[in-house]
Amino acid sequence: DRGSVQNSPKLYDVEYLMPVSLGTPSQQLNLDLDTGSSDLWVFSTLLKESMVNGQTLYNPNASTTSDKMEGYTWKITYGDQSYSSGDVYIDTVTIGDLTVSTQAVEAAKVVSEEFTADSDNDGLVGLGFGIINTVQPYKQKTFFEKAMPGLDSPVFTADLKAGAPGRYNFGYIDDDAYSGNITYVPVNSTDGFWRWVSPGFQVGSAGSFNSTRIHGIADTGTTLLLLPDSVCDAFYSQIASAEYEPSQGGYTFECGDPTVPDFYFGTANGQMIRIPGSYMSYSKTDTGSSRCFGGMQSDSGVGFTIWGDVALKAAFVVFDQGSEQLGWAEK
Ligand SMILES: O=C(Cc1ccccc1)Nn1cnc2ccccc21
Repeated sequence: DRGSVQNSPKLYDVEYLMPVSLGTPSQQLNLDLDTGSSDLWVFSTLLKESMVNGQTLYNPNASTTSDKMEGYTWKITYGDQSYSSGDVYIDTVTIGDLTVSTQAVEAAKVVSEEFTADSDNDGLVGLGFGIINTVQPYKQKTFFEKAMPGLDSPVFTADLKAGAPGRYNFGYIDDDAYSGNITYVPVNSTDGFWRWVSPGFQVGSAGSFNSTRIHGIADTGTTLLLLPDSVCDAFYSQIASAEYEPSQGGYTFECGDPTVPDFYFGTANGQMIRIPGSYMSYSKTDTGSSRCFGGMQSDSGVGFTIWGDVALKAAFVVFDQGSEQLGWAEK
């Protein structure tokens, strides 16, 4: 079996949403595929109206195939301190023609203001490892873990694009979606993330390669590229107008600055993925400002590097849960 679904970026590529069908008759919601967490949760009719702001709500009572898991609850807090919680139903879930008939659907009863404010986002499909699923008293498998046994190959791929729709594929690798070879690196799933080690980085096409092991996670649910301070300093020192602005919460530079270099990160066997300098102009710092907030920021508040959408949209990425490895290719 296999599946394929288009993903669509929101403004500034802050997140990528995909259509997902839940229940019978099907209810279509737009969800954020998130390899940095492992709960599938949705805005639902269980929420107070004050927490809803245009989102489409999953109504378990309108689904003939939903079963309430009595006594089961969930509560998740993300790295940016946003959170949600609620009850658990078993129902059928379809993503891109791939159906899981007994998926744990976590129906929100409470969501934090960040989620309420994000009116296009109806919830998340966590595709980290199930070990960090938050359902109590017994954690639940992710959509991919439930689908995996029936797939042609135990992989899913992420093809995120800058300012354009991309695609998530399940169960196969589309050889027309990338160029050159896919280079694989080992993954450590102990803490539930797609955690891997990059051998180093290079700033600019004429720069030298800095051999320094960078421990981090591949996370489609994080917008930016969060890297060690030493790497950020090496990058922003090459941009004439760059400054670290505590008031803005990070590095900024003049949006049109022509000195913004490309950034390369190593994967394995000498392969490097090139992130175009244009991806580093994340967003204007304030309305009417000429300064841009950098797409690369410090990971010092996190404790490990996060290869978020700014990095992932420069590559074709294979999440191979069968052999716990990540595949990287240019495109
Ligand atoms: O929370 C983060 C980024 C982050 C910020 C600070 C420290 C550690 C990590 N990403 N993320 C990953 N999945 C998410 C889902 C919702 C909100 C944010 C999400």
